[in-house]
Amino acid sequence: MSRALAAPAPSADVGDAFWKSDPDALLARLLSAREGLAQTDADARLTRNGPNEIGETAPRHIVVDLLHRLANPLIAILLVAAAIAGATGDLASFLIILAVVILSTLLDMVQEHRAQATAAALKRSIALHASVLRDGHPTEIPINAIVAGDVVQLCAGDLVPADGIALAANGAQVNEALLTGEPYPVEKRVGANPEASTPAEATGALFHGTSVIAGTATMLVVETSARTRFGAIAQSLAVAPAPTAFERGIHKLGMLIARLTIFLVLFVLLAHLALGRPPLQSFLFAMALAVGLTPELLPMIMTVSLARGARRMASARVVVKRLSAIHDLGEMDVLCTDKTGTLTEARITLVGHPGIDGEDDDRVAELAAINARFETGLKSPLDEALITHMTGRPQGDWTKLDERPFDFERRRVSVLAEHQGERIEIVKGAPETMLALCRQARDRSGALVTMDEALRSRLIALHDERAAQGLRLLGVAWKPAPDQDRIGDTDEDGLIFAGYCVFVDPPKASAADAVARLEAAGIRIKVISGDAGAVVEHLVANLALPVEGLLTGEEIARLDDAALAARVDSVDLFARVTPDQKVRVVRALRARGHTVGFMGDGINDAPAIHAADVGLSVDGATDVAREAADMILLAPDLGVLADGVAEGRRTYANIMKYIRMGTSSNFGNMLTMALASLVLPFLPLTAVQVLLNNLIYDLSQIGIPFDSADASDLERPRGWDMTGLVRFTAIMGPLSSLFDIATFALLLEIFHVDVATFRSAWFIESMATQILVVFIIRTARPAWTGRAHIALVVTALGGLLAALALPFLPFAPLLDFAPPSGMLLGAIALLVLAYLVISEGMKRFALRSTS
Ligand SMILES: Nc1ncnc2c1ncn2[C@@H]1O[C@H](COP(=O)(O)OP(=O)(O)OP(=O)(O)O)[C@@H](O)[C@H]1O
Ligand SMILES: [Mg+2]
Repeated sequence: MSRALAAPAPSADVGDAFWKSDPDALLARLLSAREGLAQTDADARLTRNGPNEIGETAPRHIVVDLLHRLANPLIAILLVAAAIAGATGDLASFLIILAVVILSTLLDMVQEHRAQATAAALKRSIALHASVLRDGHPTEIPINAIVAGDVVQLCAGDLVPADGIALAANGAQVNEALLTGEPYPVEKRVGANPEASTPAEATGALFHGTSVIAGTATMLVVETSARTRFGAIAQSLAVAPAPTAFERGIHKLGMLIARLTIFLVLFVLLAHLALGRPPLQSFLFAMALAVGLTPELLPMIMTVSLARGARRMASARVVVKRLSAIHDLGEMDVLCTDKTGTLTEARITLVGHPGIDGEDDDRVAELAAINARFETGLKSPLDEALITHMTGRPQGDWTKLDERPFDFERRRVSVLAEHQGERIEIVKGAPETMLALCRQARDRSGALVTMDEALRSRLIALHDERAAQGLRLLGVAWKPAPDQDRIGDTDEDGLIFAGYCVFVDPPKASAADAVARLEAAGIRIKVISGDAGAVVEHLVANLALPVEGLLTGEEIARLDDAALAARVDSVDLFARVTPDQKVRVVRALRARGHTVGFMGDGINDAPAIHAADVGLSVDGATDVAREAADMILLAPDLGVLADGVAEGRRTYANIMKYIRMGTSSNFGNMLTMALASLVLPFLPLTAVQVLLNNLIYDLSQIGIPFDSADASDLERPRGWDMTGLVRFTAIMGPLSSLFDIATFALLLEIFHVDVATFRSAWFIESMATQILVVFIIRTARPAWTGRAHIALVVTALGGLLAALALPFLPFAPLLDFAPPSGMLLGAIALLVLAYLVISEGMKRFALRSTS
């Protein structure tokens, strides 16, 4: 076969406005066929043209990464300092500064690499798949294995995985908003568009990044990866997700610290110069201070904490796609969820098919099942229930002529079918819409009666009675269509009502418990469903969900955004809402200041999932929903989410621990240094000692992400709390300064030590207080009641030991250290102990949260 020979590289002449050519010409040009590619051919093309991926920026080359890190201003300062030290013959300083740079850079690189590897592995575990014809058979392959020439089968809910043209299409409606900005779905039809100059006009083409929201299509892939239209846009934008409230807080804090640092460093530098100290030493000291005052490990601690959080959440069966969503999850105080599959089993069975007299009528089920069987768009569990019901029963041999697929605005499906020369159109859908379309009804004898007001209200009463029992209903209608072979736009009018199909979807046994856990965690649950109000109300009553109020889609349509925002707080149930209204509800809640999660699985949920702070979906959901989500629950169970929330808050608590530690010890150090510069006749520490201090402190903190969190931290949503942080710093910072000053006094007034011993003693004191206080402030409860994670214990005590040992090591004189006496060490130990005891007492005020 010719296509096995040489496949062309996807080239501009094929890719440029490819929709101008007709399908057969493109098939020929791509050396493909309607039955798709041979597997061996596809493999060869994949090797030649690379995987179908966009924006998956290959990991930076290690050298590039290294250079990138060295360009960091802090590191640059250090390197300059090292150069100056080297040039002036201060070999010890030169080596130490270099060691600090290398060590902290390596630490960063290794940790971050591991974090990225975790994130990538998690993402791979939930990669999207597509159905592609290979060797003539439909095969599920990961989207990144798709090549030009592949024939892909698409149905409602799928993302279009590459650029191409339609070889077949049935009611295929595609949302191209991402590409064209056009919010309404466009219909795709087979055929070349020689006139079309933009993708928006190309009705025969399908584009990567758009989504099928109704119907089905078969697509010939013309372009993959970055060569797609979307790829071109995505690469030029390289969109990073918008920062979360937490990240914005961190950024603000960083700026604040940076400003304070510059101020302090200048102050210290000028003070020393004014006092006539050697300029070079003063400069190096000031530089070292700048380095010491920067929480340079913060980005690394954040990534590592988040990656670790993500890994633990994965074992709790929540896959995190966007790491920073973990913050949002911890902060989430409102969870919106759809109904089917989350609160119910989604194991739907048909339990009745009453005709207009309320008694079961087999013809109703038959009509509905024909409709369900021929429906090719979005197969809902309702359709499956109908088909299951009919298996083993005579169904007649019907042939399908046309279909008008389901969409969430019409809420119905129409099928045109023929049986022994009789053509009819069968429509099933949401009861109220169906009743509105019917002019007549069919009674048990087969006679047609007019749909008058009396009959209509009888039918509505019949519906309400079943819905109030929590049963879901679909209306079924039909009409003869003798000469039609297509369903036109107006053909759904003037139908004959046949009856209802009644389904049961039992509430999920585990849901009540999971919901209770989430409510206990301070998360308000709101149910947003496309189903009828009565059904939703019955379900939440069944689950004993503490919800109030009900707003229907019709009512929402009458409210403007402000009016909706005024209502959303007091309403927990939303019924018969359209996909757009789901988005409006989410936006309204966010406008009210809530951090909103949205959980759903359908095409109709995807926009709302996207609009929420935390978009949640489940593993079996449609592609668009999974793509829009930030996190995927591997089990469709809210209990899993409750575990995830706890994990998110724990991650948050640990990051806060590091930040609190950092800001308070930094602020304390600033105060001390400023003071010492003024009163001491010499530098309290040499530049090298400041850097060593900083390095050891950093190393001692690496264990924090592993630590556990207080139960009180997990109890309710927590967000970035600047006020709380400022208060903590304002209390704990000066406290540590106070003890620094006490140490100064002790050293100078009581022990009358020389400069080298002074520095050694102060080095040890400052290290011990900075490091050990983590055991006090890691918990708001009494420090001795909980146990820190072993990793934290090891790193912290390891750091302390290193600091203690330094002045006693043989090369100590090189670092300007001299070993302090036993007496002196004892006195320092007492001071440190006193500091820890007082910190323990003060933390009650410092850690009280304001939120
Ligand atoms: N296959 C179908 N054929 C006909 N009508 C359907 C079909 N699927 C859904 N409908 C109608 O559309 C309505 C909305 O769809 P659906 O219940 O899936 O929305 P939803 O918002 O996802 O609801 P849920 O909260 O239960 O997940 C249904 O209540 C039903 O009346
Ligand atoms: Mg749904």
